[in-house]
This record gives sequence, C-alpha cells and structure tokens, in this order.
Amino acid sequence: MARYELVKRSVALITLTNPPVNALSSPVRHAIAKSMERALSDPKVTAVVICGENGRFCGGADIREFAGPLRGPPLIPVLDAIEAGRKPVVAAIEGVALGGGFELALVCHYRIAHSKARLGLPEVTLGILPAAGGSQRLPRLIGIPAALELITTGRHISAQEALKLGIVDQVTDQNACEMAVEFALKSVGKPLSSRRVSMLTTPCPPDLDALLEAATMQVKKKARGVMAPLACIQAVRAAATMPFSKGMKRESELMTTLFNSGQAQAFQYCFFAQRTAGKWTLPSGAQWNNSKPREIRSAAVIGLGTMGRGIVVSLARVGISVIAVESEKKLLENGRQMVIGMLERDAKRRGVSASLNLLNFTLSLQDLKDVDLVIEAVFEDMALKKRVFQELSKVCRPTTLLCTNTSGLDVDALAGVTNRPHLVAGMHFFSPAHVMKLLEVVCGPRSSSETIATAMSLGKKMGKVSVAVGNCPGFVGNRMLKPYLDQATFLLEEGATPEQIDKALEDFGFAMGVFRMSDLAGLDVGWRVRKESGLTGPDVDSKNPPRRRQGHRYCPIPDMVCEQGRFGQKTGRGWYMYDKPGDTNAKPDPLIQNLLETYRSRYGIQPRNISDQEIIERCLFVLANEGFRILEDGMAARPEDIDVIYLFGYAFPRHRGGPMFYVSMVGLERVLERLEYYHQAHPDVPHLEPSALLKKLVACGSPPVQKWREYIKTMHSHL
Ligand SMILES: CC(C)(COP(=O)(O)OP(=O)(O)OC[C@H]1O[C@@H](n2cnc3c(N)ncnc32)[C@H](O)[C@@H]1OP(=O)(O)O)[C@@H](O)C(=O)NCCC(=O)NCCSC(=O)CC(=O)CCCCCCCCCCCCC(=O)O
Ligand SMILES: NC(=O)C1=CN([C@@H]2O[C@H](COP(=O)(O)OP(=O)(O)OC[C@H]3O[C@@H](n4cnc5c(N)ncnc54)[C@H](O)[C@@H]3O)[C@@H](O)[C@H]2O)C=CC1
Repeated sequence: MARYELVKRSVALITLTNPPVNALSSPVRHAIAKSMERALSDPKVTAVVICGENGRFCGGADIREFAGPLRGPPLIPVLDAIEAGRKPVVAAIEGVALGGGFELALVCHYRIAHSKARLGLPEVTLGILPAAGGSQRLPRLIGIPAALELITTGRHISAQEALKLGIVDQVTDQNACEMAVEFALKSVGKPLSSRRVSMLTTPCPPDLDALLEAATMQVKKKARGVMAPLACIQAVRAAATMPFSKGMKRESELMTTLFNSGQAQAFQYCFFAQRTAGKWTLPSGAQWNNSKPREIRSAAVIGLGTMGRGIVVSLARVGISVIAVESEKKLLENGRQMVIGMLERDAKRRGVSASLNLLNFTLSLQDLKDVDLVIEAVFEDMALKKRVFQELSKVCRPTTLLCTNTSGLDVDALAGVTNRPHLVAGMHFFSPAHVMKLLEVVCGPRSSSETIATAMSLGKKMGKVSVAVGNCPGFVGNRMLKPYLDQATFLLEEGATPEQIDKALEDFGFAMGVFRMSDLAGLDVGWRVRKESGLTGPDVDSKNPPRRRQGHRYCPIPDMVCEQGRFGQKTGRGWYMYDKPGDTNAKPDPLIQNLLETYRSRYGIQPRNISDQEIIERCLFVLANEGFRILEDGMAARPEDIDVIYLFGYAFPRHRGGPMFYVSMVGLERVLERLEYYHQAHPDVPHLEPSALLKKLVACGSPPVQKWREYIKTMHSHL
C-alpha cells in the first residue's frame, strides 16, 4: 500500500500504491506511518519525498471506510508525525491532492506540484469538513478569506492557482517526483520550524466577524439546510481565534457532529450513486464494460427551440461539428442567433474561444446525409416525430444513429418507422440543455448495445451525468413527477396554499417549491400535455364527472389557472404574481387565494389545516412509491439511478440523498404505514397505494438501499 525506496543514496521515496486514486485506506495509513518511522530512524536518510503511484498523489480518505467503524491507525497522528519529523519531507503532487491527500501534502515541509495537478478540500461536498487538520492548517498558510472560500466550496484548484496562493512551493512540467527528490536534497540542513504549517500564526483580518457573517449568509442561501458549510466556517473561525491544538479539538467536535447528522451519509451515498449510474446493463448481457461506443465527430440537431439550442451548444463546445435544422427561415435565423450568443457567452465564461466554425444551419434534412448521429428535438407530437424519423431513415447513411429528445413518448414506436431500429435511442436532455447535467439515455427494446454505449459515452463527453432508463411513458424522471405534482394540487384543494406547500418543500431543502418551480418552467407546457392526453379541454370537461378523469381523482385547478392566461413568470402571473412578465420575485396573489376559496365552496370542500409533515409525506412518499414501481417494472436498474436522476435533473436536495435514499432513511416501515394511511383516506388516488416492492422490502426487514437490487426480481427487466 506504500513502497519504500532509497534514491540518490539518501532520500527515502515513499510511493502510495492504492489504485485507482491512492486513497488513504487503513493499510495505506499504516504503511505511511511505518515508512516514516523507518526514514526518520535510518541515519542514511537525510530527506523524504512522498508521492503517489500512476501519476496520482492521493484522492483523500477512503470514503468507503466512513461507513464502518474506524480500523487501523487514525490519520491525524500519522500526519502530525510527518510534520514534526526532523528531516525535510517534500510532497510530489501529480494528478490530484484532494481532501486527506491535500492534508497529507500540508504536513510536508515543501510541496512541488506538476502543472496539470489539481488540489482541493472537497470534504464539504461529502457532508463533512477537512478534519485531519486541513481546516486549521490551510488558513494559517494562505489566510482566512482564501481558505474560507476553498473549504466552504470544496473547489478544486490548478497547480498554478495553488502556487499563487502560496500552497505549493514550485510547479513543474517535468516529472514532479524527480524534481521533488532534487528539491529535497537541497533542503537538507535548512531550518524546518517555519515550514511546519501548524506553527504559523493565522493572518487574521480586522473584519473577521463581518467576513464570517457574510460567508454564513452566502452558504445558507446557496445550500438550504446543509450543515457542512456552516461547520466549515466555524472551524475556520477556530483557526483564526484559537491556538492550533484547541482549533484541532474544535475541528474534531464539528466533524463528530457532521458524521452523526445523517447528512454526511446522504452526500457520500450521492458520490457513489453518481459513479454507479454510469455502469449500465442491457437484458442481452451487454454492459458498460463490454460494449464499445462509436466515436461521434459530427451530429445534427433537428428543431432549434428551447431544447434544440442547448443541445447544439452542448455538442459544439466539446468539438463536435453540428448541423442545426429548423422548419422555417425566420425560425432558423432566430435559432442561429440564439445559439451563437449562447456559445459566445459560454466560451467567455470558460476563457476559451467559441467554436462557431463547427456550426452549420439548414432548412433541409437532405444536408444530414453524412452525420454520425442525429438528435431530434421538434415539438412533442408523435405524428410529427414519426414523419421526421421516416425522412431521416431515407436521408441519412445506414449507420447513422437516430436519437430523440422526447420527454416521454414511445422511443420504440419511433424506431419502428425507421430502417434501423437498433440504431435508435432516446437522449433525454433537461432544460436548459447546455446547463443541466442530467441525460436520460432511453433504451428501447431494439436499441443495440453499441447505440446505448455511444449515447452514454457522448453524454459523458458533453459533461453530463448519463443514466440508462427503460422505455415507458415519461421514462423515469417525468413518470415520477406526475404523482408528485398531483399530490401538490390535491393539497391545494384540501386547504393548503401554494406558499405553504412551497415553504414546506423549501424547508426540506429544495431550492424552489413545486409551484414556484412550475411558474419558472411555464404552466402552459403541462396544460398542453394534459390536453393532448385527454385530461382536459371543453369536450373532456363536459363528459366527465367533476374532479374525476379516467376513473380517478383529478384536480382541474392548474387548468383553471392556465385558462386565465396565467402561464407563470413569462406572463407575470401564475401560481404567484410578479411585478412584470419575466420577473422572478414571486408574491402571493390574492386572486389565487380567491380562486381556491371559490373552487372549494363550489365543490363543498371544507378546507382543513394541513401540516408541513403531511405535505412532505404526501408529495415525497408518493414520488418514491412510483420509484419503487419503476424498479419493479425494470425501467431503472437500481435505486441509485433514480436518485441520480432526481439529484441532477430535478434538484432534489443532495443532503437528502435522492428520493429513494431519503425514504430508506425515514424507514421503509414508516413510509409503508403512511402510504397505507393516505391511500385509505384517498382511495381514488392509485399512486398512494403502496407498491409491491415497498411491501416486499419491508417484509424482508427493510434492507439498506444499496442492497435493494438483490430483492428486485423483475419478470421482465428492460435494463
Ligand atoms: C479523485 C477523482 C478526482 C478521480 O476522478 P476520476 O478519474 O473521474 O475517477 P472516478 O470515477 O471518480 O473514481 C474512480 C474510482 O475510484 C473511487 N474513488 C475515488 N475517490 C475515492 C475515495 N476518496 N475513496 C474511495 N473511493 C474513491 C470511485 O468511487 C471510483 O470507483 P468505482 O465507484 O468503483 O467506479 C474523483 O474520484 C474524486 O473526486 N474523488 C473523491 C475525492 C474526495 O472527495 N476526497 C476527499 C475524501 S474525504 C477526506 O479525504 C477526508 C479525510 O481525510 C478525513 C480524515 C478524517 C480524520 C478525522 C476523523 C475524525 C472522525 C470523527 C468521527 C466521529 C465518528 C463517531 O462519532 O462515530
Ligand atoms: N422544454 C423542455 O423543458 C423539455 C422538452 N423536451 C422535449 O424536447 C422536444 C422539443 O421541446 P422544446 O424545445 O421545448 O420545443 P419548442 O417548441 O421550444 O421547439 C421545437 C422546435 O422544433 C421546430 N420544428 C418543428 N417541426 C420541425 C421540423 N419538421 N423540422 C425542423 N424543426 C422543426 C419548431 O420550429 C421549434 O423551433 C420535445 O419533444 C419536448 O418534449 C425534453 C426535455 C425538456
């Protein structure tokens, strides 16, 4: 787990050897401690260099170890011994020095970094803080403002920025390890006390309180209800106001609180869930590690509306040439200008030049003869999409992959109108497509493994978190959204207000409640979908009993809001009112209050007081209940995939881990009991009926979420 060698006759070279990231697992900590003892006690050794195998210094603590009791030597004494040693120790940083890896570098007396290395304290993104002295040493080395920013955001920095901040002593384009050995030899005999970061005095700004207060306000606003950044600020305050040993004690107390909060577990679950989601499988046995993706050099996007524009930007900024297609000259020109503006702003933000030369615009599908892949993003209309796919099938060369960005239509029905159903898949982006990280890759029953591998790999290339899902109405994300939205509107009928429901969800951790979010997205979108699916419209309304559609409870309030031309922020009115169209500051609207009161009295509904607990339970338990059904149906391979979809596509609060992890933390037995209770109270809402999988998991003793897969015995897995 660490190799020990003597180089240049007097330098002990300690190489961490724990692939893939040289994490500080128990055997690695043990090996470092033993190697340091050996180096310090060997009279031949005059200096020490610590580096990592395979060009990676160290990715920090082994996060998997956080799930169990601490085994092996604790990290802090190992680090303290390095810093206190009488021989100079140089860290040779290649690849990454993150978390505990960065803290290891901070106890070395000198740090040499390769120019491509990245450094950071990302603990906050795992729900903890840098608790091996990082929160106490970094402020001593670089001052409070810079340390505060790095520790509370977890941002990775380049070697060049680290040099500027005074974190590293030298940056090299050559072999960092060899440079470090040379550096170590030159350091022999120089005094070490000023090189021990724990001995430095933290440069304390006169406006410390104001600085920390501003940071507190900022993190509270950015990450509602998340404890870790606040604990980081308190730890940095300790570094500014306490001697090192007391600061370390404070760091440890704060870490213990975070460790036992439940939030840390959620964040750490998210870390691994994100990595698990990339590991797709198909019923044929093809999977991520035995299927080869095709290289995509050229693509076409059809439709330059809300989604198409963002998809073009996502492709072009990773160097793929794109032909963008519209149906009319004016729309094409409008789309062209929008795309160019978006690409230019994006390039400016990233400090690169915009790849405008990769773009071509056309009105003719005939121009798509030679592209490697097409993404269709025309209106959500099956007949139109089928016409487009038939035409593509004729025009494109037989090997071109044909993908659709439909948000819920049958991908296999589109495959069926082409001459290459195996080359058809869904690539479901989220709005705005160049910003949102999620991509659902929809695997039709006839999609080939090469098609799925290519769509998944293209998603990764575009910086997306890609998740393979089955082909069912709404796929995974939107299928789950429907019962969630239904519950929110049923609660309105029963006595809640949009403000109350939004506040409960925002207190839970969502950046925006369901009604504020709907106002932002535009209420007309859902209205159009409801009309197309026969849920509302003049004919439908007169033929159905009030508040019932297709045999189930139905809430027409969202339709009534739209009938008044209230489409959300863009019209200045929606569930809330705004000073003018386009404004974002939502204010409660007495007209909505009126509408709700009139509605309730028309249907003889006695409004009741609804608790926040009921709001959370009904909205989120029903969301997870549909997730269980999706797992039963084999439309998602594992609960982690569903959680990743909700984290990256629907801004589910990360400190709750995602809907499936959240219900596992609440306790499946309790969730089952509450769903049974609500279903009894509302028997005409089938989504409240507990799913068979939930019942099965409870009957099996409510195993942890990571083990659910073993219980999902689907008759017909689609993944
Ligand atoms: C490093 C990366 C940037 C690499 O990225 P990439 O190349 O894209 O590869 P990945 O796909 O991400 O990863 C490959 C593979 O490696 C796995 N992996 C990566 N990092 C780790 C890790 N740190 N640990 C374990 N496994 C890791 C990853 O899962 C992949 O494997 P797969 O899942 O099988 O596919 C990128 O990986 C990355 O960013 N990694 C994370 C870096 C990070 O966040 N590091 C910080 C870790 S936390 C830390 O270091 C803190 C400490 O050191 C804590 C010391 C604590 C000491 C004090 C303890 C006091 C405790 C008091 C508690 C009281 C308890 C009580 O009261 O009971
Ligand atoms: N808007 C959203 O939030 C999301 C939408 N989607 C899906 O993406 C697709 C597109 O949606 P939006 O971009 O919102 O629609 P939009 O209405 O903004 O844009 C559609 C565009 O397609 C163009 N178009 C129509 N027929 C065409 C044809 N034959 N050839 C070329 N262009 C044609 C239209 O002129 C229009 O500009 C739909 O399937 C939708 O369900 C998916 C995820 C999110």
